[in-house]
Amino acid sequence: MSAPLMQATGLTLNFGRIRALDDVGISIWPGEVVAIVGESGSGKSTLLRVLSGQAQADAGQVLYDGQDVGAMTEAGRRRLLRAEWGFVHQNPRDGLRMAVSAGGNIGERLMAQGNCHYGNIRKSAASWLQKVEIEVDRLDDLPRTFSGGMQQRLQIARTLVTEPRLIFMDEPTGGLDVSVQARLLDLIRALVAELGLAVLIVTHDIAAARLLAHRIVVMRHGRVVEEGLTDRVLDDPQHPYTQLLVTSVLAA
Ligand SMILES: Nc1ncnc2c1ncn2[C@@H]1O[C@H](COP(=O)(O)OP(=O)(O)OP(=O)(O)O)[C@@H](O)[C@H]1O
Repeated sequence: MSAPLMQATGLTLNFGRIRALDDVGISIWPGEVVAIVGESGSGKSTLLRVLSGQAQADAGQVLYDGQDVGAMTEAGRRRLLRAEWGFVHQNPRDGLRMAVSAGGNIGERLMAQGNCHYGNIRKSAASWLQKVEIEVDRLDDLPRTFSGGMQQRLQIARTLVTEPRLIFMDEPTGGLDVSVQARLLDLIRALVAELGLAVLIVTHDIAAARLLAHRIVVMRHGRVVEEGLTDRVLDDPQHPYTQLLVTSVLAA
């Protein structure tokens, strides 16, 4: 593969006096998992929002498949979000429709893509529930009757059912019990490998980054301070901030 799937350069975004992004460059290749790590307030979520077209940078450019996302029409960006990209939010409520059944949550993404055969949509929804380890007899239940971990797995099913090429994940295991987190990480790892997805994942959790990511990007104060292959960054960190991040995790 000769070109990145997504490539951003010079991204800068200010919120009043706060410089949330400061000349950030990042790229992701097809099938690659890239983790964005860094302390709270370092700009990780803002970067994800800008890359996925949910926020506009003051300066810089995002190219997706060679196309300038900033220069696209609103309809073009919506098409990308519907057909090529997926977004998994930290809080499943932000990614699910809570008043719609589990099967409906999965099925409506297929319908938005033009699928209209009810039987096939229901079959796909059932098969995706199984993939994310939710009993198929919960197909007609509302997400609010699910546990936090189940809601997150349902959000993942809803996101992946349309087979997007690039998934943005913002702290997908945040707010869950440690044992639930471990199971969810395993599930994400298996699905990502099976489907060959490109994933940009924001996480506080260095262990999660080690488990999932091919490459790590370390952010601090809105800047990328270090990036490289996961084992290299975690086993031989070069920047003093990454060294601190890695040693504080080891000491915890
Ligand atoms: N809508 C907004 N209005 C004003 N300031 C904002 C807004 N969104 C983010 N910021 C500020 O931009 C900076 C980066 O925030 P961001 O949420 O991207 O950090 P983060 O690394 O994702 O943090 P966390 O890990 O706590 O979610 C912070 O100083 C934050 O207060």
